[in-house]
Amino acid sequence: MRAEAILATRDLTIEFKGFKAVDGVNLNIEQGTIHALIGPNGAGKTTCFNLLTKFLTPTKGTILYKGRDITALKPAEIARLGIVRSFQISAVFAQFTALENVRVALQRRRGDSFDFWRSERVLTRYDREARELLEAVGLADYASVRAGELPYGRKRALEVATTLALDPSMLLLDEPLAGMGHEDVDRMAALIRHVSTNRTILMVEHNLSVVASLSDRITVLARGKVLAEGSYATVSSDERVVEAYMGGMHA
Ligand SMILES: Nc1ncnc2c1ncn2[C@@H]1O[C@H](COP(=O)(O)OP(=O)(O)OP(=O)(O)O)[C@@H](O)[C@H]1O
Repeated sequence: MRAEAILATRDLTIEFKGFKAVDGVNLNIEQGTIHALIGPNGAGKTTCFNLLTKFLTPTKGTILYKGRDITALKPAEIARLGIVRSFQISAVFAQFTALENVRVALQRRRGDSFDFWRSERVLTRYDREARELLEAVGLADYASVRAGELPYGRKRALEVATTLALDPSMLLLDEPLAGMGHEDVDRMAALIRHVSTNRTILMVEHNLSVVASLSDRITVLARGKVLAEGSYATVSSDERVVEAYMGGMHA
């Protein structure tokens, strides 16, 4: 493993009834980088992501976080180590306002009691930090709006805020731009760049122009295996990658 890799896999493999959806994958995610996992449909990206976030158990192989073998740990255990998956784990409470959602997430991190409805006084302790997080994700004006009433893109931004409230050192983003219109895509891309300061980000993403502009390093998967790895310029000029995408990367 390279010294600077924060998350790495060795021979990561998962087999579904004889079919290897992820097949001998070696990843090295370097500390402080934005790393994208891309590949054509069915390449194994989501499966690989689910292995890294412990939603699936590998048939064989190892996952290392800061050199420590975390292959056998559960999702909550890796979250405590600072690896947090956004958009699934950090689903927001629709009935709570944006501010309340971030406050609850802050409480979670501090390990405070969950019976937050009893003590308004305790909650206000978190107000300032919650408002700062809302500000960071561009939701300062939405603090008192219920999460369920936020427009889609803003809701995703709120999910990022609740994830950041856990103060992760590594953020795993599963298709952060999925289902977004132009304006939201631009806003979310800027947000990802913004929150990448002092953090490592791994994202599975289909939007290649955003992947190109955001990522320091890209791993291309195809048929469960690593096809290419490097900068966008490197992987997009790799003939095998072009072939796998049938020219799609240059479209
Ligand atoms: N639980 C499962 N049982 C059997 N096969 C599965 C299972 N999960 C995934 N697969 C198969 O593994 C392959 C990889 O799927 P995966 O969803 O990881 O690809 P992907 O790269 O994320 O694709 P997409 O871009 O379409 O989301 C596919 O052929 C899929 O059918």
